[in-house]
Amino acid sequence: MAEQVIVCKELTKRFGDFYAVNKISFEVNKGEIFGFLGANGAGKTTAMRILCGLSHPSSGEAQVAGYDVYQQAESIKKNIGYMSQKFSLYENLTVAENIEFFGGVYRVPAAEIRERSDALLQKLGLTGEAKKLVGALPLGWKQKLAFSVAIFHRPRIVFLDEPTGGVDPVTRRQFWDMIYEAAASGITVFVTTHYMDEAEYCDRVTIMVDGKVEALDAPSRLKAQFNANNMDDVFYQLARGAKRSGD
Ligand SMILES: Nc1ncnc2c1ncn2[C@@H]1O[C@H](COP(=O)(O)OP(=O)(O)OP(=O)(O)O)[C@@H](O)[C@H]1O
Repeated sequence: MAEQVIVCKELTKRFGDFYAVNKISFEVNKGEIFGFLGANGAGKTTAMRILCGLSHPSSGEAQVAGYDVYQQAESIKKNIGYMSQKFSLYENLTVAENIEFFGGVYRVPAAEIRERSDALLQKLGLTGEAKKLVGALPLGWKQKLAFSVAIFHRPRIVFLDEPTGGVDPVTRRQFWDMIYEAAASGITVFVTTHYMDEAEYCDRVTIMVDGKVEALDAPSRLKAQFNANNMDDVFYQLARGAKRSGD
């Protein structure tokens, strides 16, 4: 049986009497690319924050990388990487300084940071840009660099919160090549996205509606189940009944 690196059972987060996340249950396997979809306000960010050890659930269970979200949040943080569209790199530090900073935060030894950052810069084709401020890079490059930095310490799981927002389909596709490579090396990828072409690239996809998991399966099986041509159609069938609207 595949090793399960995320397990949640009836995980719930309540704000007053509002259930932002309502009894969600699923397991994610090692090396899997797990898509986490839902309309605005469905509860994705709230659930992801719990799984990253940043917020306590109101009830239910969750283990991430074998650690309990209630008791072992610090161990979870050491074993994951995180990248979001809103925050990932320091724009006023150079490319090299960002790698050094985040490597240091994740306790990668200094000699290893130096050695691996050269290799990374080469791989990304950014060797000539190492001393440039990140703020001066095109968005697609920032995202690729942010992803590389999020997995620099070789975490067991990387959480990506809308990592490719705002870039063209070709750049998104290149970004996904990096995701595949990470997954092939054994890093589990947990990713939220609003792009349905990206949903097709995931091994399995969860669709959340109003705090609940309404569907969870491989994209091909979801399409068959909903008699749909594409994930856009599956998503629309599920999300059109949502009571929560976008913010
Ligand atoms: N601290 C909080 N207090 C009260 N309500 C909250 C809090 N955080 C989130 N919510 C509410 O919980 C619901 C789920 O929000 P969440 O941000 O998890 O959704 P999301 O699926 O990530 O949406 P988006 O795609 O817009 O990021 C929303 O209705 C939001 O207003």
